Amino acid sequence: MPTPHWNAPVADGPVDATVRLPGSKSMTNRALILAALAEDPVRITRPLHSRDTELMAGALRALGASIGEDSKAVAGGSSPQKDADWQTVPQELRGPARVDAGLAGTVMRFIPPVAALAAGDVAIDGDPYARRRPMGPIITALRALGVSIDDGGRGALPFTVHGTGAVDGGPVTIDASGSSQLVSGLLLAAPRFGKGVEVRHEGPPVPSAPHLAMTVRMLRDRGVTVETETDVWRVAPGPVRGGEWVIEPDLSNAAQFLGAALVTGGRVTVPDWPDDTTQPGDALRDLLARMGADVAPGPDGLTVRGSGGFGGLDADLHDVGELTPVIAALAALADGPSRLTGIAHLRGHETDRLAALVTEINGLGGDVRELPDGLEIRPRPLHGGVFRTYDDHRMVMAAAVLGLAVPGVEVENPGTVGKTLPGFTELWASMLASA
Ligand SMILES: O=C(O)C1=C[C@@H](OP(=O)(O)O)[C@@H](O)[C@H](O)C1
Ligand SMILES: C=C(OP(=O)(O)O)C(=O)O
Repeated sequence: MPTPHWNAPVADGPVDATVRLPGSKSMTNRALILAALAEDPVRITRPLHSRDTELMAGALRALGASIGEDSKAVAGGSSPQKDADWQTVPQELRGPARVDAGLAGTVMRFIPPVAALAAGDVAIDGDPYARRRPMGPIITALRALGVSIDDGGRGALPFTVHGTGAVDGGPVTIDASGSSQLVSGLLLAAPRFGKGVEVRHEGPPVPSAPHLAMTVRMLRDRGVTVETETDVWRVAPGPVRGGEWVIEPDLSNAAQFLGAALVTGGRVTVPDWPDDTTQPGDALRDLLARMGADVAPGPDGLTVRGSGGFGGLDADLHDVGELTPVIAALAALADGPSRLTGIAHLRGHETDRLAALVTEINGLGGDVRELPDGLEIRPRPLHGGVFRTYDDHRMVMAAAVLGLAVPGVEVENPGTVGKTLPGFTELWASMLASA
């Protein structure tokens, strides 16, 4: 259900704020999958509660997983986000079931291999645009691993996995150039396949290397043997241990807040920034420094300071594509031109992000040009207007950044930001109250 437009607030002066962020979507959804496959109970501490993670929990519950909420963990009531822990106990997976993947890449790519481990039919569908996101390679790969899938010949959602309760597994070749999640999905369920899996990628480079590293690290953390070499991942069959996951703050969702320090010449600190992380958002330290920010890790978290003006950026964002919308918004406000490359795969994200960013930033008077694999951005004075968001949470975040400096940015359907950050507009307002 679309929400009324949101007038993105202009910053009255330099922000000076500490912004505590909810948990990582990518870690939460991996932890939920591994919890559903674990041989022991699991507690997921400080998970993200958002549309994508609630859809993942819902999908696993539909398959028989027992996922409870520990409401004792809800802290103080001061946070606009829900922050209950999740607890699971081992359960047999079973169909028949219907799964709504929404627009969540993690749900549509991580659930089908798990569905194949459930006895019974599992029908999977999602939002209208979900039917256009790349799924063909994982359908083909699962079939090669012995899974029966009826996709009506579409190679896309919706489709039905005819689960038998067991998957042979073994070697498989896949073209994962469209999304790293096609590989992560196979790896996460593979400890429960009879022969595990050996996934070999063949095709143009796989994006999002940090997310693949996250998959490997989280599997190993649960006692699963994983070997990797260039474009090859091997997961041995074996038990998935239970225990506790403590979810890190979502560093990709830090982008717009840290960016606000740059735009307003202020200071933003994000507490609990991990020292050692596989999250792609950690690249913000380097990217924002290259645009002229002063970036300082410290005991209070990561602090970014801006000095007023800031420069453009020439960067290959292939590994950290999900940062693009906010980086593009910053680039549109910078003192010099930017070139963002390596991100052709963003055409298969929540929307065609390259087209969406060109259309919407140019609609405010900007000068953004689409490249075969990215964007060229030449800053120009911008004016207000309606900024469409295409059911893409990161388009809301990008619009908020533009609105800091441009009066009259009216964001269409801001509620779509709840895909990964419900309560965003409240958090944004409290950061701006410090200006
Ligand atoms: O595995 C994950 O959690 C993700 C992988 C990336 O997908 P792509 O490789 O499709 O870009 C990223 O953009 C997405 O937001 C989350
Ligand atoms: C690409 C993204 O999401 P998804 O997990 O749906 O692919 C994203 O969050 O930027």
